[in-house]
Amino acid sequence: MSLHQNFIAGQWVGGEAIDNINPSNTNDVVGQYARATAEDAKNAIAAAKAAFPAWSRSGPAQRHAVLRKAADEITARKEELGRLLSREEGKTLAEGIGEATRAAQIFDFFAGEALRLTGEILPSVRPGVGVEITREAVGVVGLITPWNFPIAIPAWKMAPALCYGNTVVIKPADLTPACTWALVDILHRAGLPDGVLNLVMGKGSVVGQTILDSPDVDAVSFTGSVGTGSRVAEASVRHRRKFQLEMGGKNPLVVLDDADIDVAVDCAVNGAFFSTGQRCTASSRLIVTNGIHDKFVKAMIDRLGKLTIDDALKDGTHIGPVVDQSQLDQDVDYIAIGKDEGATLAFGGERLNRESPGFYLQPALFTETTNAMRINREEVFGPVAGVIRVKDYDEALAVANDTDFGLSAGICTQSLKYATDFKRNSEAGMVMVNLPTAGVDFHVPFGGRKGSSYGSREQGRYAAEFYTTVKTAYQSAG
Ligand SMILES: NC(=O)C1=CN([C@@H]2O[C@H](COP(=O)(O)OP(=O)(O)OC[C@H]3O[C@@H](n4cnc5c(N)ncnc54)[C@H](OP(=O)(O)O)[C@@H]3O)[C@@H](O)[C@H]2O)C=CC1
Ligand SMILES: O=C(O)CCC(=O)C(=O)O
Repeated sequence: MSLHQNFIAGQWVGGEAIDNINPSNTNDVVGQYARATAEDAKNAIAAAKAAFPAWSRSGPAQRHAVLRKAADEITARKEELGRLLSREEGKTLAEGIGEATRAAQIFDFFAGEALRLTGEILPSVRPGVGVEITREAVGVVGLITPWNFPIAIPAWKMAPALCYGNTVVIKPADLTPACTWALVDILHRAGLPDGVLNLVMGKGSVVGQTILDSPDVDAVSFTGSVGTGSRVAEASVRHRRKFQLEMGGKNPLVVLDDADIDVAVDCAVNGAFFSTGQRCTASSRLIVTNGIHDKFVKAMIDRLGKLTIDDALKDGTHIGPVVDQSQLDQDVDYIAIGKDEGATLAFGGERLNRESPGFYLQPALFTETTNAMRINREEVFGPVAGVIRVKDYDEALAVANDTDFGLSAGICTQSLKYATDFKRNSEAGMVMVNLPTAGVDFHVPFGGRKGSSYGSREQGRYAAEFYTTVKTAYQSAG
């Protein structure tokens, strides 16, 4: 089996070979990937620093051409890349191909943005003086990404970073390096100059920490856990660098008495359990008003009973495995915690055996939960959701907002009044009406409030805020 190497200063560089294991079938090795050392990470940062002056001055046409070519290749290979993704992460093949398609769309979008760089010209308050406001690249950016969206998240960080003229050191999650490796290979062949994009795979505690500790990294964009996000923040403040954090969620889906029951169940099943619940936008709190509560729970149990949990690559699978043993242990622990707290396990929560050895878990639906329970306050990051019974819309909104997080929030209702009020008063960065809390567009801002996010938004035109720095230039006519 050939070794997928790190990519530093335009060269493929070896390292300790690590097996990338398929969570649907632990006998299946997806490939061998080289674990970088701290020294490799330092070399990658030095290469990115050396490449910055030329790349930051490269024209829009060059950046457009590279990003456009990458988008075309990802589109042409979306089935293959989607399969690779599903094999290394465990989301279903449809979800994997969907995510690969999304990565192509992101590169396509930022290829266009490279041609749309703008500034402003203003008259100064002083006669005879002009003012120009422009955006410039920030410098070397460190991108630290998680395992749950192994192609979309690296894409939505790399594409804007490169589009606006930054050079990049990317460290994907140790569990899922294959998709980022494929993207880096594609971008390299699409014509990026040496050193502009560097890949260092390996452990966060070694490679990620080296990025955080380097004075030569000018900005860090991170997606992952709250704990690691705090480390990124502390190190970045120490180095007075820009940083951006996307962390957890405890996203509410409110279901009101007047909701269309089929829409509500679709939203809840998709939002809570698809992608094995491993989404920071997952609806883990289902807040349901009294009048529809029992009907909703019955319909949920009925629907969950019809779902197939199996190998991510098999036809007909609705939910693939959990990503690895340690995440499975965390999910199972939280299911035990929910029971201990007095919640009723209305469906699932059992470990499942399938033809191939994998980390299979039945979706778990708790009822009779309170918003104070740990299962409703802490991010489980698995196929586990709790139903919270409330008396009316006002209580539903209060419970929805009573959380340390604020990424995504949804409501199912046919009432324009309540939908409008929820959009206005929900303390979340993204609000969904009659749609799942998870599953977002690629061309509009993504991010949250409170403990979920820090810094400016990712994606769409709003990404420019993070990946550029503003310059105000004054010039006298004299
Ligand atoms: N908001 C989200 O999208 C995500 C949230 N999570 C939450 O986090 C929990 C744990 O998942 P986990 O993957 O361990 O999350 P982490 O926050 O540990 O991982 C995210 C990324 O940060 C890296 N990292 C870890 N330690 C450091 C460090 N000291 N310095 C720099 N980078 C570091 C990881 O490296 P590596 O893992 O390769 O060692 C990975 O690339 C999940 O159960 C879930 O609750 C997880 C993933 C995504
Ligand atoms: O819901 C989505 O489409 C994106 C979610 C996400 O980025 C995440 O869970 O990390």
